Amino acid sequence: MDVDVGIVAQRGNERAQQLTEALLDVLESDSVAVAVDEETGDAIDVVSVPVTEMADSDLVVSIGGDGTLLFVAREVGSTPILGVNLGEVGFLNAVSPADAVDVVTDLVDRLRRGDPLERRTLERLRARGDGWTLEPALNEIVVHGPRRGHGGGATIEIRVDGTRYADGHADGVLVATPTGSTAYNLSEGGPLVHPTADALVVTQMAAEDSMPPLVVDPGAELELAVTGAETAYAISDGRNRHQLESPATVSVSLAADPVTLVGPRTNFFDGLEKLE
Ligand SMILES: NC(=O)c1ccc[n+]([C@@H]2O[C@H](COP(=O)([O-])OP(=O)(O)OC[C@H]3O[C@@H](n4cnc5c(N)ncnc54)[C@H](O)[C@@H]3O)[C@@H](O)[C@H]2O)c1
Ligand SMILES: Nc1ncnc2c1ncn2[C@@H]1O[C@H](COP(=O)(O)OP(=O)(O)OP(=O)(O)O)[C@@H](O)[C@H]1O
Repeated sequence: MDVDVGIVAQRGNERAQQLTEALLDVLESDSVAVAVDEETGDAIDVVSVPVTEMADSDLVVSIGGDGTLLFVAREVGSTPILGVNLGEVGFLNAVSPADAVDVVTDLVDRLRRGDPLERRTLERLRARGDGWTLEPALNEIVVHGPRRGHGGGATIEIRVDGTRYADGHADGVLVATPTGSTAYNLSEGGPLVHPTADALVVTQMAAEDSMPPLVVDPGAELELAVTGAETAYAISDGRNRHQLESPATVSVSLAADPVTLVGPRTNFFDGLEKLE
């Protein structure tokens, strides 16, 4: 079958741009249709497309750090993504730049032959309120007061399937997926979730009278009810935010469209060493 590949390289990163050129050379000489993101296309002077249009590709290669992969996932939804690590942490990106050409050509050969790719499905979270919805989060949904730190939090009641778990003043509360358990959740004292476990984590951020982080079933209906703050925010993966007028209730549940990763897996326990 014909194979379409999208490549997104971290903005302004010359190594990512050079790797894009190397992939373009190999793939185009093998008659593979390749689309490059607009920022990278301008930098290396090739034709480009908006990243959203790569949602129709068979494979999207994300070259950069975790932030770049989160960005690609936001734009292409459930389209298969391969993460190549050029970031400082790169927890979500399993492939080293040196292996990228081999791994991509192997995946393209399999797609051509119609062989199924091994896919890993990463659940996402959807936050919604009265008349608004955030983009799905691969890491976490955060609800926090006007700012972090002294004088900045809010009173946030946490409800699980309609029943109150915790209530009180905190900088904020976050709901993390297993993927996001190693990110903001970990800095706020939440537990690591092994990638094969089906669970969500609810963690208070600097609460005055704290309750332990709570692990819930992924099917749980979570509500974060905000009072006692002039303004507050609901934020998806640190980038997509909605301003709340207190009192406000944010509902968090699994999104319908998970992210699909392909290619080699990262070793979760080895990856933890990068976080220190
Ligand atoms: N105090 C904190 O730990 C803190 C604060 C703000 C945001 N964040 C995280 O940053 C994410 C947004 O990423 P960004 O790159 O756009 O912003 P960013 O550049 O500020 O990234 C923050 C750091 O989080 C790391 N990271 C992101 N996702 C990860 C994951 N699943 N596991 C391990 N490390 C991960 C990144 O590599 C980077 O080092 C948010 O979803 C949130 O989890 C963390
Ligand atoms: N090709 C691109 N086109 C448009 N925006 C991009 C592109 N690459 C990166 N970005 C923007 O930059 C953000 C992520 O890059 P960021 O500088 O945070 O680096 P990173 O991938 O997390 O790597 P590092 O680990 O080195 O910080 C994305 O959320 C997105 O907004």
